[in-house]
Amino acid sequence: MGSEGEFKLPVLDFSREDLKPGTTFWLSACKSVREALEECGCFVVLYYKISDEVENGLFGCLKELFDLPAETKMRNQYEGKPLKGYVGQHPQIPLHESMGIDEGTTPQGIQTFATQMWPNGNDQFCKYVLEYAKAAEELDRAVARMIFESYGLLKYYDSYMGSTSYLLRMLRHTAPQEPEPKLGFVAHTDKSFTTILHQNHVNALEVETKDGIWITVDFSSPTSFVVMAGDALTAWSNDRIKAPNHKVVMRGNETRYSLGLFAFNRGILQVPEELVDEEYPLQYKPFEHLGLLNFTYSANLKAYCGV
Ligand SMILES: O=C(O)CCC(=O)C(=O)O
Ligand SMILES: [Fe+2]
Repeated sequence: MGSEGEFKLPVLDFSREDLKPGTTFWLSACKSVREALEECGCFVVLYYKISDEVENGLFGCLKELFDLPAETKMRNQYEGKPLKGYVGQHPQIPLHESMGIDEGTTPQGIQTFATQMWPNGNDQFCKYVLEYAKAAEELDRAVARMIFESYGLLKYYDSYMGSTSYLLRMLRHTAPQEPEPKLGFVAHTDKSFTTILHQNHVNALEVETKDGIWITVDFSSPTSFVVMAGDALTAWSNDRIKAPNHKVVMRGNETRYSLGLFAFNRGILQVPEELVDEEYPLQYKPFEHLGLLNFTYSANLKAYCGV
């Protein structure tokens, strides 16, 4: 059960300022990002980059997408790549459906996906999804830079970003239509470095705190996003930042649409030597990030690349 009131995720306000490295605002934001991630593994961020037109267009297009026949949606497949294709009609989580776009922040990636769904293309879909994905990518890049900078490790940022690619997942959770809350998506940690989440007005995301308390995250406003650490960031940070357990629990009678932008590194990630000391002895060997994606579900990060 999600709890109300007492426990809330940190909320960082990035909406009033242009995110420019070096400004006073930027420096204080670096500190807040690190504190929030070390404390909770995620935070809510206010970010005004998406216009009402794009927001409404985007969720309209997601409805149109998920309203397609199941056999059409099943065309969303990426050979040999797990977690990217269509998921739906799963007996354990019947409310859940999702689809993925590889290279989901590029016009080509989105176009390829759209022509699989609509043989004649869908310009509206491509336009709104691209505008959304670009804004979310910009937010992710800024946050990643803040993370590196907050540990004094900016020198590694360019090489990290140079081999980062983005997977965009679009999700629909239908309403349970019954008084009891119902599981929409099972508890897990993300395998990404960082994840940016956005949703329509229906709250359902629950995050587990360090103390084992599940809190419902309110990011129902069009300007709210969730920034979440994934397992790769846990490893890179040598366990300073813990990827939080989270799940989707549906209540009420409204359909929820959400989007996750997952940052993956195509190369090898390793704990920077600066993050190894007496308090934090080395926990992870260098690892291929995409390998972690193939490896997990049944096993965990420590089993994949623990020292
Ligand atoms: O829909 C959400 O808010 C979260 C989805 C999620 O956790 C995931 O796709 O990994
Ligand atoms: Fe997740």
